[in-house]
Amino acid sequence: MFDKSTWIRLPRNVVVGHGVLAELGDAVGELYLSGTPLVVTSPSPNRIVGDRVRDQLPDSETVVVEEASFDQVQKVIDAAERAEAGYLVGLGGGKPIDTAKMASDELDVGFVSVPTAASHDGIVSGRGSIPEGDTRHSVAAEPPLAVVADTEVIADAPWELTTAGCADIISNYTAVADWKLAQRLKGVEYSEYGGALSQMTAEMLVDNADLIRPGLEESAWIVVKALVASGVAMSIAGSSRPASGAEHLFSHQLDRIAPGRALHGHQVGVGSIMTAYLHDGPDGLWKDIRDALASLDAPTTAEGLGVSDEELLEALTSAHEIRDRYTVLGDGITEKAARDVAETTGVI
Ligand SMILES: NC(=O)C1=CN([C@@H]2O[C@H](COP(=O)(O)OP(=O)(O)OC[C@H]3O[C@@H](n4cnc5c(N)ncnc54)[C@H](OP(=O)(O)O)[C@@H]3O)[C@@H](O)[C@H]2O)C=CC1
Ligand SMILES: O=C(CO)COP(=O)(O)O
Ligand SMILES: [Zn+2]
Repeated sequence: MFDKSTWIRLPRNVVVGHGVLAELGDAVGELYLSGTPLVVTSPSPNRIVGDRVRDQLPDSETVVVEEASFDQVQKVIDAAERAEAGYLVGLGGGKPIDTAKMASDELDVGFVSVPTAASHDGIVSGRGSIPEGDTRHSVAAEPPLAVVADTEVIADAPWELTTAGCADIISNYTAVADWKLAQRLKGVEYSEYGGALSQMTAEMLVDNADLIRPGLEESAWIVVKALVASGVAMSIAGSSRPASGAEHLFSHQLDRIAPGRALHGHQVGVGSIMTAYLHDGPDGLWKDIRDALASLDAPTTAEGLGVSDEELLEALTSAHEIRDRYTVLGDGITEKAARDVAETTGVI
């Protein structure tokens, strides 16, 4: 058996644009998959585009997931076994897509991603995340065989989901800075290609932040392309390092301390403001990150995330405990240092 952990695994067909949902049948047909397609979706995407998807996937079956949990992953596995599913189609935001991704990994069948919201880079990546239990960060999973992202549908999704996707990409700045730091201080393997690609997606988003506006389909297009590139960077690296540093540790810890208050992307965006400051000090990139987030209407403060100052400081001072990933937080920062950075950057 080969050691596939060293392989670069990428989607084969990535179809992004206006009305491309109509091309789903072709994009899947080209993959030579066989067996019953099982559509894994959640209530809103099912209502909005479920029938259009099913029309193109003859004899498909559907399972609706209510939340991202291991129970729901098992529900999908059971439905797939009953239907003798040949492959899974994740239709919706991160909840149904990651549930389908985790179930397809377990079942060892292919998986196709049809995002209806551009809320984070998990919609295209080979990383699976179910925010339950002890492991809040993503784990290795198979990337989708194809991604079909209809910008007409995504542009109609609630605007905050798009701004969360933007913030998840902007946070790549600090993720790459943490990755380089870990290479210098801990000898962590760094990929120049993975790092450069990830950094470029963040730069493009910050440079284009003024063009990203609600109701503009071009905005959805810019964000989805960036999410695809970020997913590719993670595949090149063979880890989430290009897109996940201390700002993600902070967000994962916030998910434990104050679950369900804010979207993943919004949390990592605020984390990124603070960890950029920790990297570069007062004259560094943190203001550019904050201003880009503010111009998108993404949160830049604890209040904007719906968390108290104390909850935010607790997450920042304990974030290093989340996983074995060296970042600018080292083996932890003091409460005073956390308060200083949060106050200086205006986060609290
Ligand atoms: N792999 C990774 O790296 C990561 C994965 N994740 C995963 O993603 C999940 C969160 O993703 P997120 O996208 O925020 O969650 P959801 O899939 O729950 O989507 C967020 C909300 O948007 C709604 N929605 C989706 N598309 C549309 C649309 N086109 N129009 C109107 N409403 C829409 C959903 O409605 P409804 O619920 O009614 O269907 C839901 O209420 C986490 O639980 C985790 O599993 C998170 C971070 C990273
Ligand atoms: O969200 C991610 C990248 O944007 C995945 O990162 P984690 O591995 O920290 O969950
Ligand atoms: Zn993320």
